[in-house]
Amino acid sequence: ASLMGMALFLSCNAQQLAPTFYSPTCPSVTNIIRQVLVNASATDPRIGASLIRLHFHDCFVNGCDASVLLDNSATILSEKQALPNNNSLRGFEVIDLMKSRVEASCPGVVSCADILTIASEESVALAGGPSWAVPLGRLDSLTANRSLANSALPPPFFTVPQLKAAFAAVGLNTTVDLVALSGAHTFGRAQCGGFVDRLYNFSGSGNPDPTLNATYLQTLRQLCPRNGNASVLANLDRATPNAFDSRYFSNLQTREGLLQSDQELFSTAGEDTVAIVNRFSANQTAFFQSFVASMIRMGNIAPPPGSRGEIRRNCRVVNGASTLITTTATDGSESDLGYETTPLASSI
Ligand code: HEM
Ligand SMILES: [Ca+2]
Repeated sequence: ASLMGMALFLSCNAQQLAPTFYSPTCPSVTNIIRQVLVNASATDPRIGASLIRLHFHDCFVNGCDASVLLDNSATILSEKQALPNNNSLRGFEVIDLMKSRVEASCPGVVSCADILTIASEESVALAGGPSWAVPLGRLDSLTANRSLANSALPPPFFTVPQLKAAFAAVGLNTTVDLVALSGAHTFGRAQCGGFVDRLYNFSGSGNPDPTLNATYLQTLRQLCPRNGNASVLANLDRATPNAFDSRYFSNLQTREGLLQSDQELFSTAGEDTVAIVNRFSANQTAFFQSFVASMIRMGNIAPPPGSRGEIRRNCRVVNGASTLITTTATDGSESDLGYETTPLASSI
């Protein structure tokens, strides 16, 4: 392929996602991922929630390109160590296992970014939520961006206008996408450190968050004492902590949302998010339909124009010089699969 052809392929990548992308090259990819997920869930019922959060934290930082999976190296300042991620993101070993099983069946064709996306859908389905055909064909990044991870990922104390700004910044809808995707907090856990201010000293007031249900406040204070261990875990959905359902939204109506960013979707007077919370609480089918559409929109967030990508062999590291030599040797120029040619490779 010509260099011009490759540039077109890469810059149009996001628009070419298709559920059938791997049908010719890796038809069993979803089954392989599901099997690893089911096995991991048997000993770790939280893993599905952790995997969908990885996908979210991937997509909000320069698009869904598995940048979140890269480890620190001489050239990579990892996103893993960004504030919203450090000591919080989990599931990397399960992604590694999915990748190695996929590589064993279909070497070199499935991106880590697509594995994260499929794992998210399978996690939702396994927990009782909807299943859907996942658009595929992403490439893995050659870089990570820690400072963008620090600024683009919304913290749990954000207000609705701040949450809306964070969603708008990545091109998502600030009402339906915000509320539907927040519904992922229907499962998984959060550490006391992320909400303890609500229990004792909300916004520096010296008092608890007035939107917090009084009984729930007492429960949470027992779990998270003042100056206690900030890494103790609470269920994001106190009603059905491991099930993907609409209880998250009815919790908000009874002022039992765990994070400030959850509760404010319902408790901020005059915001258009309130009506959506009420609709999803009353109609789980409506929630599921919107959730699927919003997940597909989030999964479509593309890397910046001109970004180059590759199919990583190991989700934690870019392929590097050995792959570059191979792909350069094939046709004497750059590969038409989108592999990078670095200055290092050109000098070799
Ligand atoms: C709207 C803005 C959001 C904020 C402020 C937010 C914040 C958080 C925080 C603080 C935690 C707990 C982390 C910890 O204590 O270690 C968490 C967990 C989680 N988040 Fe979000 N989140 C948001 C949106 C989303 C979205 C869009 C998704 C997925 C579509 C998502 C899925 C999850 C899941 C499943 C967990 C539990 C993970 C686990 O148990 O390992 N969140 N989130
Ligand atoms: Ca639930």
